Amino acid sequence: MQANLATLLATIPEISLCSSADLYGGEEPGLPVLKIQGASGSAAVALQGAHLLSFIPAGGRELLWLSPKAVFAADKAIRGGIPLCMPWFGRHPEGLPAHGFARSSNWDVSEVEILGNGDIKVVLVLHDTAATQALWPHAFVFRLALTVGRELTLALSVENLSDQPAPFSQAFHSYLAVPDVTEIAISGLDGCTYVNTLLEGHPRKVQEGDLHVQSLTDRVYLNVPAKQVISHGSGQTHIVSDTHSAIVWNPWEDAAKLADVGQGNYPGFVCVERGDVLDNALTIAAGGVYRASMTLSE
Ligand SMILES: O=P(O)(O)OC[C@H]1O[C@H](O)[C@H](O)[C@@H](O)[C@@H]1O
Repeated sequence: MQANLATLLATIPEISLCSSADLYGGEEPGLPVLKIQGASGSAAVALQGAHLLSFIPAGGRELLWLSPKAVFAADKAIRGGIPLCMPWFGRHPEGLPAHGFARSSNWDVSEVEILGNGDIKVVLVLHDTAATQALWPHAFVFRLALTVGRELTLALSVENLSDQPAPFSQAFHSYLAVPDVTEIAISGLDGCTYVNTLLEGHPRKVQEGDLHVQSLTDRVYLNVPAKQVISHGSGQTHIVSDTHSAIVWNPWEDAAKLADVGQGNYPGFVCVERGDVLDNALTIAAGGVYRASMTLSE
């Protein structure tokens, strides 16, 4: 773990360093997790992956789903919360790890701050190493600024420090807690073209009205509006992002094949992931910067 972390955290009692084993069980020593307890909201973020595990607005409910079967192990993506998929989303054409390496890499904390309104800001950074260069041959700085208050905001910047253009796609892979996925309605996708990645040839269709998830679902919506709302028995979850894609995923009965989801657990969540993928993927120019943000609220 980074050398100066204890000194940095000593300035802000609202942030404490815990182990995933203390918070969520599983084998010791687990993974390091920052617990953030602010006046307007609380959150937990694993340093591996800069991975949000929990967000609860003050007086509100948990907005994120963390799998009861989640495994907290080095180099393994954690199931639930908000993994960061980048610098590529999904399967890699050359068989490199799905969803890139950001979610399984160890990030450093570079800043912690209490803002004027009491919200708590934490900035995490990841730099290239020989291992990342072997997967994505670019010098880079990934920077994720988290702001925890009544809303949760993730502000991402990806700086390509190399002298070559860098192909790039990414998603904030949010697992949203819902009482029963079969009873939700997702608005903010009406009229958008989506790619059904479950069907041969990945056919495209246009969404009509709200989306209701009633079976195994894996779709990439392109050029979506800024806001989606997931309405469910416990209220609503609002997502706002300046990215251009939205991926909607629920493994349904296939959850039985995913040991860290577990049979029978799929009704408790829906993934509505904002990012820039497929047609919305891009190239970051040599020396260029990609910026994206997403806000979750009740
Ligand atoms: O199991 P993972 O690598 O975390 O991926 C989990 C899921 O992520 C996204 O939602 C993709 O659209 C799905 O195709 C994939 O199954």
